[in-house]
Amino acid sequence: MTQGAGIKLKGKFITFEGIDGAGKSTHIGFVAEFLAARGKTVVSSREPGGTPLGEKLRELLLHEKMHLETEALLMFASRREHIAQVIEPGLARGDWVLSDRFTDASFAYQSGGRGLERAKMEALEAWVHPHLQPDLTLLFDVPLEVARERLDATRTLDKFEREQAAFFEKCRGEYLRRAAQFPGRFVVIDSTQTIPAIQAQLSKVLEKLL
Ligand SMILES: Nc1ncnc2c1ncn2[C@@H]1O[C@H](COP(=O)(O)OP(=O)(O)O)[C@@H](O)[C@H]1O
Ligand SMILES: Cc1cn([C@H]2C[C@H](O)[C@@H](COP(=O)(O)OP(=O)(O)O)O2)c(=O)[nH]c1=O
Repeated sequence: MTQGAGIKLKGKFITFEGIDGAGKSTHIGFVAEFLAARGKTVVSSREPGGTPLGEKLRELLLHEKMHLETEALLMFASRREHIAQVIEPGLARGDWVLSDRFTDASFAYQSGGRGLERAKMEALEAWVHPHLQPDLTLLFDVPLEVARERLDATRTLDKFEREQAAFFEKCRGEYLRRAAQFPGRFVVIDSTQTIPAIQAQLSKVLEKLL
């Protein structure tokens, strides 16, 4: 169960992960509606971002070149604020907090993709949220050619989305490694399925958590 430092957090924390174009954003709305229809109060948020300061950090992170360690630290700075202002207060009230990305994304992108030592990431995680982990992490998994086709069809690419295929292979590999390491909280969704098929799978997963 999700625990704060000494306080019981009554709500549930669900994170959405996957390489860019895997379909996370598409499914967050569905999950929010599914839970609201069952009487839950839902807070939907995202990282980097989710707070006024976090959104300013997001702008920098997505558009400015910076040292890899600066990037990792700013991701966690945004996260620290997000936990303090949105995630823990929401969970303490008994809300269901949905976050489009959380710490698994830092492992996938800054460690897997860019090569920052995993031990540094683990140190940041232990510092910033020693007592908080998602109750459920939905990993939307697709081969990167599929993700790329979906992105190219829809939007102008940011700093991360302009990376080369090898970068996303490494991110995807790190996500799958994390899923194997923490099978209790991860559910891997094959995102090459149709949107309705994915929604049917999500409904079953969520029913178990209610
Ligand atoms: N299962 C799917 N099948 C076909 N297209 C999809 C599927 N999931 C998402 N898409 C489309 O792919 C694009 C990227 O999806 P999005 O949810 O924005 O990805 P992410 O948030 O993971 O970057 C969108 O245009 C979306 O409509
Ligand atoms: C939370 C997080 C995101 N990111 C990256 C992944 C994404 O490319 C980018 C923004 O994430 P996201 O909001 O998923 O972008 P979009 O809505 O455009 O799909 O930030 C990291 O590199 N590390 C992190 O810790």
